[in-house]
Amino acid sequence: MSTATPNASSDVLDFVVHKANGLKGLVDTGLQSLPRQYIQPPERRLHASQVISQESIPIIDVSNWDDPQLVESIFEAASKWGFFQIINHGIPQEILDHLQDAAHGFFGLPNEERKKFWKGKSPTDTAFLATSFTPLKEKVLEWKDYLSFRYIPGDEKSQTLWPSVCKDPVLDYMKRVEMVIKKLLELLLTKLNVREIDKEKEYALMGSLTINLNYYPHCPNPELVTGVGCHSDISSITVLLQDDIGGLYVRGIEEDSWIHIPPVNGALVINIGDVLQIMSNDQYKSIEHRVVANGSKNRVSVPIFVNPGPDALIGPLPEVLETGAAPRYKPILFSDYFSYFFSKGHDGKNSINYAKI
Ligand SMILES: CC(C)(COP(=O)(O)OP(=O)(O)OC[C@H]1O[C@@H](n2cnc3c(N)ncnc32)[C@H](O)[C@@H]1OP(=O)(O)O)[C@@H](O)C(=O)NCCC(=O)NCCSC(=O)/C=C/c1ccc(O)cc1
Ligand SMILES: O=C(O)CCC(=O)C(=O)O
Ligand SMILES: [Fe+2]
Repeated sequence: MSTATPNASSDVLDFVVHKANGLKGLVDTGLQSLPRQYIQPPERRLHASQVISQESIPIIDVSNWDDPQLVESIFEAASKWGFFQIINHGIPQEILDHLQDAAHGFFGLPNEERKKFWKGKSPTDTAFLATSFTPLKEKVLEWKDYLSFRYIPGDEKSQTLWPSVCKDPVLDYMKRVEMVIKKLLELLLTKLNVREIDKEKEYALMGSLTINLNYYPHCPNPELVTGVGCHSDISSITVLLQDDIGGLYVRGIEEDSWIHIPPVNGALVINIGDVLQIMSNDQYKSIEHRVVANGSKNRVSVPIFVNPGPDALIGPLPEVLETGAAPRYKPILFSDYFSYFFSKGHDGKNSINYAKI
């Protein structure tokens, strides 16, 4: 039998976070109205008038990685929008479908099974279940739970205690997507005058890979909450698989405008993170994005945060500064930047100021 339903609104944080029930556990109590902990102030809600439907981010066919036009398309998209979708990347649809099924499978487990993996109690340090973003520091909670994996290629031992309902689909996907990540980084770095990604650069670009299974339960009042608040990712790049529900918005060029990223079957959404904006000295843009909750459906998405290793020193690349451009960022240790990002709630594009000169 699961834990009792929270009856006073002050019990919500205790029920969701400390008692490890997560948002899914709360929704499963048969929630009729929204607890105040989830109600965003009006300025943090997305209003229909802010959404621009004439604009869209590029969809890029990557079936031929050697096509000279491809590097140009990716360069343009990463410089202008910071976001693009890729199609014909070679990862079979079946692998993507199994991954999404695995996310639904895990969050469909009985509460007692799920909570064994709760952050701080999980039997493995490479997989944990969590909620919102920084629930003990945020003013208002985000309408989201997630299961996070640290993926260490080839290290099967670290994966033995992963939840059996999603272990194989996650590993099958990671094995296939690694090549796509490398190709994308190669092309992005080529246009920054980097001829070869040596071991040091590889560590700074992709020394640590995190894959999250995000779960956004249906919400009784979706317009009052946020699935994920406005933020830019701190990664070098993020590779995101979304399902067919929609709800991901990216900041547009015009003042306070937002553009929907429509689900495209089989596509992966790629976005530039702060680390690549810093390394490229602002050539590439790490653009803010947010997720809106859904009134009737449970949405899943699967981001891979391609992060530097913790000891990597991140700053504008020497190859970028060869032209005589002044560096706009000082070198920072990635682990310091990571801790700073997680020391507060999502706050738009403010994190990158931490590294600005
Ligand atoms: C160094 C951190 C960031 C902070 O440490 P701390 O300040 O000492 O706080 P604690 O982590 O010890 O948390 C205090 C308590 O709150 C709990 N807690 C604390 N966050 C939670 C929680 N999200 N749920 C559920 N209980 C929690 C935590 O379990 C603990 O509970 P307890 O031991 O019972 O007191 C630490 O939490 C940490 O390493 N977190 C890892 C975060 C992580 O790897 N996330 C996976 C993604 S990594 C990434 O690259 C990008 C992420 C990202 C993600 C979302 C985006 O939109 C964009 C980007
Ligand atoms: O769920 C999504 O579509 C995006 C999630 C996201 O931005 C993140 O986890 O950083
Ligand atoms: Fe994000």
